[in-house]
Amino acid sequence: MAQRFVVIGAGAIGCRVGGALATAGADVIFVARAGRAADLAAHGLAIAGLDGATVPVPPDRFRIAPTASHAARDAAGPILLLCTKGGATAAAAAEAGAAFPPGTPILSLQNGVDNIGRIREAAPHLLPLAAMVPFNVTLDHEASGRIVARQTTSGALHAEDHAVTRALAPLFGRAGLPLTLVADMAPVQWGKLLLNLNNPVNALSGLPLRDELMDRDCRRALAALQDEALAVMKAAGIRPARIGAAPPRLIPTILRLPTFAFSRIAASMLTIAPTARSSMADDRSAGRPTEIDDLCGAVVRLAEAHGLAAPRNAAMIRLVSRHGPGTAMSGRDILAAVTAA
Ligand SMILES: NC(=O)C1=CN([C@@H]2O[C@H](COP(=O)(O)OP(=O)(O)OC[C@H]3O[C@@H](n4cnc5c(N)ncnc54)[C@H](OP(=O)(O)O)[C@@H]3O)[C@@H](O)[C@H]2O)C=CC1
Ligand SMILES: CC(C)(CO)C(=O)C(=O)O
Repeated sequence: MAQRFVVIGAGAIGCRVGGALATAGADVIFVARAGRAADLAAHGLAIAGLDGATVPVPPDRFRIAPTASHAARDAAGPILLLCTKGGATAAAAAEAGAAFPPGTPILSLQNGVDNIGRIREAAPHLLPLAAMVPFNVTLDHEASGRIVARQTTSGALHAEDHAVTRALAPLFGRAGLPLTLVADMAPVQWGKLLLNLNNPVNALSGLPLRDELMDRDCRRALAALQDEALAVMKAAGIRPARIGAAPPRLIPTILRLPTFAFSRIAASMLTIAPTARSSMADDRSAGRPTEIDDLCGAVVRLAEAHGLAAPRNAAMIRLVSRHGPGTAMSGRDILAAVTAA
């Protein structure tokens, strides 16, 4: 019998991962709100990889449910994939907890370091498992109404090593999303968070990721946030894992290089589709709540827990809250605001 998945949150990550699993033969139910549900039902979706090839996932390859409790009526013994933004975790987990039996695994494919704790609190009888998505996904809407979940950067999915994820690994491999299983996800999540400190810089700049990373002042602002986060992690005894090509402690130095040197040394960081933006840029331009508290907020809280301060990350939180959608800041202004703190 096909492995069942209930994808909670049919956004960029939910569609990319759920769509890939459906094409690999899994039984996938998307829990999707009205507008997204209607688009998926009418047109299906498509997933696109780094090679640009687009794989259609027609509507008869998956099911759609308006809520987790509707999905629970249709799906015995599923794995839940939590693909909402961090601010929606508690509500989504509570809904899933009320709908699915004790011990149902719920794999968090979210950024930040707080989602497993939120799931435990909201749904104590589910089995939360941490995962990490290293790559960027954008959602494009074709003129036909079909949604394309486009992976624009590379990297392997990571997940907590557990009997459940071990059993899933071959299916994820067949879906083109090989799972790297690790005993301790905390260093992986903190390593990813270091990279995600670029999300607010990217969102405020109004630029696509590649253009933003080609702006030395934007890179310096990111390096300043990372230096502070690395110092706080060191004080807390956290050794962030290497996620991309460079070890975490070298990244700020590489970011500060002049652009001609950076673009040679960090070529892999710049291998991004030209229009790709961070997930926070999407939220900011749509006027939705951002994950700033999950990212810079986590650094500030970790600092406070160890009797330290993280003024640059705190300044970034204020900056994001003050600058609404439709406003863009230059790299120079972002750098000045972050380093003045
Ligand atoms: N996009 C990316 O490139 C990457 C994202 N991530 C992380 O993955 C997570 C998901 O991000 P992303 O896919 O970009 O987010 P999106 O905003 O694209 O998708 C989230 C979806 O969840 C839906 N949702 C919210 N609450 C519920 C609920 N209770 N039940 C069902 N659906 C719900 C939202 O619907 P609505 O809009 O109606 O609220 C939205 O469609 C985040 O933590 C992000 O940081 C990690 C790596 C890369
Ligand atoms: C992949 C990355 C770092 C940048 O897109 C991301 O996690 C995000 O956009 O949230």
